Amino acid sequence: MANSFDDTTPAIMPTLDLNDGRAIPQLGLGIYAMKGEEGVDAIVNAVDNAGYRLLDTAVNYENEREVGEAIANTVTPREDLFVTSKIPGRHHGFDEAIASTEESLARLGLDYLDLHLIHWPNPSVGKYVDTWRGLIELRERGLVKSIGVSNFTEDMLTELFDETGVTPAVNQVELHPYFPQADLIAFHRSIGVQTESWSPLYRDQGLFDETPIAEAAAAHDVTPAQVVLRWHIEVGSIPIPKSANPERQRLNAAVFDFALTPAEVAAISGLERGRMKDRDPLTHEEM
Ligand SMILES: NC(=O)C1=CN([C@@H]2O[C@H](COP(=O)(O)OP(=O)(O)OC[C@H]3O[C@@H](n4cnc5c(N)ncnc54)[C@H](OP(=O)(O)O)[C@@H]3O)[C@@H](O)[C@H]2O)C=CC1
Ligand SMILES: O=C(O)C(=O)[C@@H](O)[C@H](O)C(=O)CO
Repeated sequence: MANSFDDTTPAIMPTLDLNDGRAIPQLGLGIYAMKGEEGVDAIVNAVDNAGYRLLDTAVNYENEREVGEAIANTVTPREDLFVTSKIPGRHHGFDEAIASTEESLARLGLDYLDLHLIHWPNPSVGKYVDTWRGLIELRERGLVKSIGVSNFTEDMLTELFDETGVTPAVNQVELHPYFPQADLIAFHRSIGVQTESWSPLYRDQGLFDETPIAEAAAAHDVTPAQVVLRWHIEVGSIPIPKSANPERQRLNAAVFDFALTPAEVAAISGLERGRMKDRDPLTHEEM
């Protein structure tokens, strides 16, 4: 595989504590839409040359095989990686969650997942608590080390705890400067849940041109994407930017040697205007 970064040092990835005693890397690689041999090479590059340790896939990304092939191809030991997948809506239910996870592990060629999430709550289906019980069972069996959810509301998180006594380690939600979700982050912190940000770069759809981001980029001599990713770190969330481009992968991960001022963070959070598209988990459902 071509390696354009032999002369650079991969980022050293800091970690945050989870409520189950484990640690999670503070930034990860989103793997949505990375497929085929190109996808494998991009993931290998991210791990071996850019320093990514957290890999974020899902059954619905239809690339767990590619992720497994990349893990097998990296020189980085499997135990240094933090592999996340997600249970799709069509696999909700206790037995279904267990079968779904066994299939994910088979596709990935792994003995265990570091983190497994319920991808969407799909409230009209009414099975996310049963699915959560399945994840608790999977953790007891050792097939999954940490368990969490994605796109859950405060009420849904509270319901999971009330019904099972187990709080998710992570809630992965849409979060970026246009949709900072400050109240949800504060709630997560109050109950010991780590926040992960999906679409942390707003899919490069205009965010980088915003004045507070451009000004901070100039002030710190970094790229606008690095400012946005550092903003996620400052507000206490774990961004999982997707990039298949080696140069962008490397720069996106290199956000741990500068800090934004409180005024810069506030100005960027002030860009708030709402979700990217209609992805309200009370109404948006994915199977
Ligand atoms: N739980 C959930 O419901 C959801 C989870 N996710 C997860 O979150 C991850 C990230 O979110 P995603 O929706 O992919 O969007 P991102 O905000 O990560 O943006 C990805 C896009 O931005 C481009 N990009 C990346 N870095 C840069 C840069 N430095 N400068 C300019 N453009 C850049 C990428 O192109 P290129 O590859 O060419 O660099 C790609 O087109 C997903 O991959 C997935 O793992 C996403 C949506 C929902
Ligand atoms: O990427 C994910 O994890 C999703 O849930 C996607 O379906 C996402 O919602 C999307 O925007 C797909 O276009």
